Amino acid sequence: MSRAADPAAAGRAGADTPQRADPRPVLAVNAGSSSLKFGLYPATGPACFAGEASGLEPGGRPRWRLAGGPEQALDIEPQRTVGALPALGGEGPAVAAAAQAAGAAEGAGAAGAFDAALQRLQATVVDHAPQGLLAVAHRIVHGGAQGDGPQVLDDAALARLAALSPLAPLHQPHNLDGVRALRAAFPDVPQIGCFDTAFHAGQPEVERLLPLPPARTEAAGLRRYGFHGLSYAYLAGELAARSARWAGGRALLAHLGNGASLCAVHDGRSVASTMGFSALDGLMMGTRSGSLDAGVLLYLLAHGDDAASLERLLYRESGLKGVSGLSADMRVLHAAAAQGHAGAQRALALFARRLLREAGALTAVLGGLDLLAFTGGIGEHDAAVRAGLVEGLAFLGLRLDAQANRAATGDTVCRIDAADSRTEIWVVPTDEGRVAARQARALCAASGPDRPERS
Ligand SMILES: Nc1ncnc2c1ncn2[C@@H]1O[C@H](COP(=O)(O)OP(=O)(O)O)[C@@H](O)[C@H]1O
Ligand SMILES: CC(=O)OP(=O)(O)O
Ligand SMILES: [Mg+2]
Repeated sequence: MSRAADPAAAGRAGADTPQRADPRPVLAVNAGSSSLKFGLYPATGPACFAGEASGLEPGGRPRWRLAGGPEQALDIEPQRTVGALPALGGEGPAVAAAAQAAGAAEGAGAAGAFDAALQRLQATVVDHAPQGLLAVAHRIVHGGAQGDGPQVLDDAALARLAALSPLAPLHQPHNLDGVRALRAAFPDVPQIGCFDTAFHAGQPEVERLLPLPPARTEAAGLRRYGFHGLSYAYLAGELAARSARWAGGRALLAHLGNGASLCAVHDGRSVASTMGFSALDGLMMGTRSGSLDAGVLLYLLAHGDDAASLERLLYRESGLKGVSGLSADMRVLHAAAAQGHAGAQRALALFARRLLREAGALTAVLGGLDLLAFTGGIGEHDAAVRAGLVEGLAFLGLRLDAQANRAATGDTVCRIDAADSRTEIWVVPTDEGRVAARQARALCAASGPDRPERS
């Protein structure tokens, strides 16, 4: 078994699994190039603990923080490996040895700082879930054409997903390293992939097409997908529970974080998004360019760049960081712009302009707007970016409650539109891990008393 009973519904999942759920928690993991974000989710409600190991990149400063707690340095003990701790469920030394061997064989992600983070995570999970885990749910950015619902990550699935790495080079290789490492750390627990692309799987065909000859796109699998789907699925659930205008309504969801995208939602379903074939399209981001005239790429290729240098430029050296010449972090840019830093001012202006242009385009696709919602690190915290977009859309009748906007700091769901606004405006702190955990639990439940086979 490799799919949920209703994959599309799992992709849009808006509610936790109700009564008679397996009491064991699900560990949700989001492994990136430099961080390992995690949360332990009971059958209903938010994570009972969540946290992040960061600074795991080569030469980084490894750190560990549980939500609500202080940041600590993460000690690295080079001799210890993932399997050295007792595996959950008390399988003992044999499993530990197998895990150690698997970790060594699979190599990636099982050494140094990442290994230390896993050690710490494993010990924390043992403390918080003495009854063991139901599953480990992995946020995987790209699910490809088959990624329309959660899947057990066996060797075949990992091989298929690894082939998608060039489409999401900042994410996919690290997501899959995380799967291999967690599989070594918890060898008796099903590893389940939950895809950013799944929420968009039902978009109309016209949104999937690229304006290229079908002979070039179809065989090569060139099409648009859309990303940040776990985040959008979370917002869908929160807004459905709070807004009478969600059902049947036209909503623009803005996930503005390090990666940034917009999603047009009609009657709860994704109908268009700014990200497409890769997580490079659409809005300007922390270090990614977003949409770029293809003529620029042709010019650069003809004048000394190659695929590798363009990948570096477009994914890592552009966006807020590249334009400002200073930082990918909005907080740094606001502070610098206020001191007169021209690069920071230019980056903020371009970010806002790109956001407005794309918002206008998706609003046109929707034929109007009933609801606008912000999430992601910038969307949840940056009142100035939110105000800028709402001012730009004022011609549609959007009005902000300035005080509510300033007060919304990403701690809780807030409504920030003024009484005379024609459109509801919300700030919704996202929880991608909760959606991944929910999807993994649904997949386990759909497989009946027999859990999904281990990977
Ligand atoms: N208080 C804040 N004000 C403005 N921007 C913020 C604030 N906190 C975080 N951010 C922005 O959010 C970004 C990270 O977003 P996040 O969604 O956490 O990213 P990731 O994709 O790594 O999960 C930071 O780089 C920064 O630009
Ligand atoms: C898809 C994507 O851009 O993800 P993130 O925002 O986590 O970088
Ligand atoms: Mg993110």
